[in-house]
Amino acid sequence: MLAVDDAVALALSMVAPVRESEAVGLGHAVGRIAARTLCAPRPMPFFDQSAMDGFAIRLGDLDGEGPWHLEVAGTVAAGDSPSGAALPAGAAWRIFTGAPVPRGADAVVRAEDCTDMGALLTVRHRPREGANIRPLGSDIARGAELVAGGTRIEPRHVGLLAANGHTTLDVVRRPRIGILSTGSELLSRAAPDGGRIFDANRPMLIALAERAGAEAVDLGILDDDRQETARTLARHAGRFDMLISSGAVSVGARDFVRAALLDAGGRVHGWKVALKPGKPAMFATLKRTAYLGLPGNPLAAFVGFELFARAQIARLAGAGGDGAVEVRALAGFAASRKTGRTEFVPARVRDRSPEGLPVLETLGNGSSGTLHALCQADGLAVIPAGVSGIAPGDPLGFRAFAPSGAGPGTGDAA
Ligand SMILES: Nc1nc2c(c(=O)[nH]1)N[C@H]1C(S)=C(S)[C@@H](COP(=O)(O)OP(=O)(O)OC[C@H]3O[C@@H](n4cnc5c(N)ncnc54)[C@H](O)[C@@H]3O)O[C@H]1N2
Ligand code: MOO
Repeated sequence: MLAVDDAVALALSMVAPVRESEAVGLGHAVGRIAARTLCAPRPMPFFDQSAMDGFAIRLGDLDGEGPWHLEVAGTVAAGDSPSGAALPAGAAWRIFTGAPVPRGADAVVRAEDCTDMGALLTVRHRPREGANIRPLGSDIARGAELVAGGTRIEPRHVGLLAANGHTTLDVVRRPRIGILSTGSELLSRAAPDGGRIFDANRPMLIALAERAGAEAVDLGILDDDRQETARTLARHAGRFDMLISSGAVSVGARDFVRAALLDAGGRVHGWKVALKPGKPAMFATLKRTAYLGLPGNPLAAFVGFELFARAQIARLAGAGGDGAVEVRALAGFAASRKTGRTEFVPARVRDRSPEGLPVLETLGNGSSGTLHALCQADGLAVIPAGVSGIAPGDPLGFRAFAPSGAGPGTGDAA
């Protein structure tokens, strides 16, 4: 059996970054991966800019001890041209936040720090040189890097790029992922009868793949038929960057995926991981398309996607990382377990330890056949393979779920 880390490395070795890119408008860029580095076409701010509402003055006009009286000779507002008239000697200009500082002025005094008598102004304290002025280029020099190639674009990047005059950007083509279910027991529409069940994995895996930034294509359900499975896999390979199936990867007489993949001319690079749930995961290639065979049990399919497919999609898309974050947490429970497999268990944050670490309680009955506990959970507790007993206060890993639309690193595709 492969150790989890080795299985992730193997899964990553099956995929190479997509080369094609496409230009998208900034409004459609969130969740996409920048295909190349974007630089500032001009310095920011574009001109010496006032940071406050007040008065632009020349420090050389403040002779001796204050207070000083200056004539208000003009007004400059945000949007006025920076190439306007110069500040006359002995005078001040009324200025608003964001306005270009008139030539000759070397400080802006805040309105609150002056007495404004309309045509005349009293300045009570001498400001320092450059006070309340954002000099041209002081935030970003011309040509400075704004967003590095490989960055997953978030709304904050959209704001920075828009502020610098970018309206479109080149992003990596979304990885195309074909998603299949296997199993003659699966129904996609009709009500369950006898031993048949609804297909949970295909809709879930499509949703996971889309949220990870892929273009997921629904390839339907395969019956438990080795020849038909081989024909279908051969037909789809080459048309996708990756195929993901669930079910039929275990050792049962009807678990045809491995045999069908070999019949179709594919290569199996690894099978079975020291992972609970998700042990029978299979890593393969078929006509240069990566193939990830996830187990049929829905919780095992979910965990397998999170560990392997998320990393593979990030690599295909040219992203720096898959956004998965594992933090330190503490057990809020006691348990004994069999060693040998790294375990991912749906868990809820019960409270916080005095140091601020999440204290976890696990949910569910340990079955990988249900998603119910997963949907009550705040994330997955991670129990290392070698741990045989857990006592309250023992360290655990925790992968919190990032809700769609909340927080960094959700990877939401716009
Ligand atoms: N003799 C052994 N049996 C099993 C082993 C083993 O090592 N030896 N491993 C178990 C583990 S662990 C898992 S996980 C499952 C995985 O088996 P398969 O990947 O071959 O999955 P199936 O047998 O096709 O299905 C398992 C289970 O999941 C249901 N299923 C399948 N697809 C879907 C779907 N799209 N939506 C909802 N539910 C689905 C299926 O009906 C089965 O109940 O094998 C154990 N057995
Ligand atoms: O992968 Mo299976 O679900 O470990 O139980």
